[in-house]
Amino acid sequence: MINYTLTNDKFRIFFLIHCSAGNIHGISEPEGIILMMDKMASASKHVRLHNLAKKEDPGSAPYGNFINYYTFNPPENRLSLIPTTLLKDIGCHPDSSGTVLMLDVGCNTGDLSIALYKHLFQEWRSESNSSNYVYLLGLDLDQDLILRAQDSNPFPQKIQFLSLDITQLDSQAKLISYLEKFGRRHFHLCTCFAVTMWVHLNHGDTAFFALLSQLASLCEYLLLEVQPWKCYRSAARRLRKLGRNDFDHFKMLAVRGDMAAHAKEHLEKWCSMELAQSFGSTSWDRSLMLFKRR
Ligand SMILES: C[S@@+](CC[C@H](N)C(=O)[O-])C[C@H]1O[C@@H](n2cnc3c(N)ncnc32)[C@H](O)[C@@H]1O
Repeated sequence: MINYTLTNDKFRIFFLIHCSAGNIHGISEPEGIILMMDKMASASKHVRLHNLAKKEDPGSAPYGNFINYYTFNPPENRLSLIPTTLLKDIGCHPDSSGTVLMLDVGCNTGDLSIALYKHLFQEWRSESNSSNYVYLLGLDLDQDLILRAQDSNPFPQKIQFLSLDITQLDSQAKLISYLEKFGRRHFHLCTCFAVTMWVHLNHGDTAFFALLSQLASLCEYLLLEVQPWKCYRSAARRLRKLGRNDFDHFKMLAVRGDMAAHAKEHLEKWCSMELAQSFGSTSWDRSLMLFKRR
């Protein structure tokens, strides 16, 4: 009996090999072990490639609805750039502003939404005995991701996850009816991390700008992470490698190049918003911009 431990960068696999001379395809012990190890290494590689394909294959996640998104882009990558004082900085004080409402568009399995909620709430609540609270609504078009977000939601009284496609006509009405329950017309803060490219690739230039206009109409402050143009090219390249057609709109997109600049220009020119602060760029070279209603 031989105990082998194979290690790779992500996980460890413990193999217990029961091996005795002649019981592996009639091969002598050392050869049998080598054969088994080859098979196991190849199986492990296959599992990794399969997982990688699922994670990075835009064919299986054509809307960026990756099932393991947070294993390759953990919340910390964005949180480290966002000040914990953000809610106070945008004028939401627990003693004066009442209930605070946040919206996270394209929340995937909710990991970043929940981490952001904790990141901001603790500081917001410090030094106050007020009974006011922060509520967060996360939405995503992928129902399976939303079910997972709901299952692992640690604050179901305060955080809600909803399956909703933001590009659909009825989405605005649904969000307004959520706001009305709190007697409000706007969310205090709307976040939209790494979603614009997927809407743009799947629905075109008009939808890219419509998304920005819609977000602006829903909130007082908008925290936006726009994917740069090089991400579009990689997403399209990966799709082609799989032998599939390009995204419906990729080749026809007239809006290309500096995507953060396009978003900023649209929000400032057409949506009565202005850039309030830039929080810098993530390790994936994506800038985090905070816009404010003028
Ligand atoms: C790359 S993930 C980003 C997840 C999360 N915002 C983050 O940055 O950690 C993009 C997410 O946007 C969602 N999404 C794409 N298009 C959407 C739409 N039209 N309406 C709602 N969600 C959408 C996808 O399902 C996916 O979960």
